[in-house]
Amino acid sequence: MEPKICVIGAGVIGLSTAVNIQKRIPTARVTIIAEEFSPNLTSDVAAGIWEPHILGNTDVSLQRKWATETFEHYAEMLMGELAGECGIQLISGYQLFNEDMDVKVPFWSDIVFNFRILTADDNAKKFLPPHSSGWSYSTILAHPPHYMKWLIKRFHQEGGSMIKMSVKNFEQVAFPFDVIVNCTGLGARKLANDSSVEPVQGHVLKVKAPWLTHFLIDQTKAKLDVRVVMFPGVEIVTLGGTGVKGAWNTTPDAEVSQRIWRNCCNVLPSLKDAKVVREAVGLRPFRPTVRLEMETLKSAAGDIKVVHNYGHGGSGFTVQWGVAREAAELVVKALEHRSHLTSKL
Ligand SMILES: Cc1cc2nc3c(=O)[nH]c(=O)nc-3n(C[C@H](O)[C@H](O)[C@H](O)COP(=O)(O)OP(=O)(O)OC[C@H]3O[C@@H](n4cnc5c(N)ncnc54)[C@H](O)[C@@H]3O)c2cc1C
Repeated sequence: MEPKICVIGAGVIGLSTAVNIQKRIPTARVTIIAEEFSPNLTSDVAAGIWEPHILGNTDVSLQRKWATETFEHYAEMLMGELAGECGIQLISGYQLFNEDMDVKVPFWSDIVFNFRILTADDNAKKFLPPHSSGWSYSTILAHPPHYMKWLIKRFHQEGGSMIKMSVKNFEQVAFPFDVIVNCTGLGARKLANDSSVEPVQGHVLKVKAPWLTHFLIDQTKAKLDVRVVMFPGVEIVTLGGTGVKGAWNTTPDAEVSQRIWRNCCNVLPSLKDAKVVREAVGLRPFRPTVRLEMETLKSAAGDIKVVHNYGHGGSGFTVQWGVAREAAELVVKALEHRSHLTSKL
């Protein structure tokens, strides 16, 4: 019999997980259930740049594996004919620091293209005065509106279906599915009763500035929960931004927008001519460790197999393909476990 799998959540993690389950188990009938769909999600607010942040206490070798697999997936798409449709683009730029920052070569320096350390004698000081050091490299950006659309299209082409619904508990959707996959991001706080998932609020501006072709990450204000960032995507540049732990509000704040605007114009004055298309606030689903594991829940109707895949903080687009592949393997294991139990009966 064809396995029936339910994925809860339609952000980049849920969509990518659903597509990878279809790839790994071609006979599976996959349904996505979500309270909200693109373009109203945190995943739609993201810039979509591949740029790892340390994900709390999650094993760095695991993070490296997920991030590498995701980078390789993007790189393959970049060379293919769908790159334009999927919003995948190669992007070069700079990450800059000042002298009181303790800067170590990042664990991902050998994954991106042309990673190079800039020093005071090199470009960093000449490039932008208060900075003493920096990195230059080329990475890949998956522009969220295009990339999410492509994932949805691919999911439907492979026979997947979608239901709009808020899930109160796993029992509610357990029948008729063999395995449930929980990709609810911040929603896991309630659904999986997991108070360790917390929002890290991110406020950004989406502007039209087609003359901006390089990304810039200015880390010098990072201690104040503000980084000056500029990420040119497809036609739209994301300017940021904030990272406020524990803040739940998703309404843009005019004062914060002004501050982002001023900070970015200070670094790159030509931005004063950019047209603001959208002010947006998203809540990064932060968790001390990413939750990627299988759980068996007991219910009156029998065991419920749940594979959890949530808590990717500010790195969802950086690790999505790698974690989705691993979640698909966990679904295979959960199905084997089930068939083993059924064959025993
Ligand atoms: C300003 C900003 C910029 C960012 N930039 C980047 C970047 O450049 N690169 C990068 O790698 N990452 C970036 N991120 C992080 C990235 O956006 C997140 O890691 C990622 O979007 C998380 O995806 P998700 O699918 O887990 O969550 P979401 O996109 O929030 O999706 C969660 C899904 O679960 C559903 N759901 C929740 N609860 C329930 C329920 N009870 N019942 C049914 N459905 C439910 C929701 O409706 C939704 O469909 C950024 C984040 C922000 C805020």
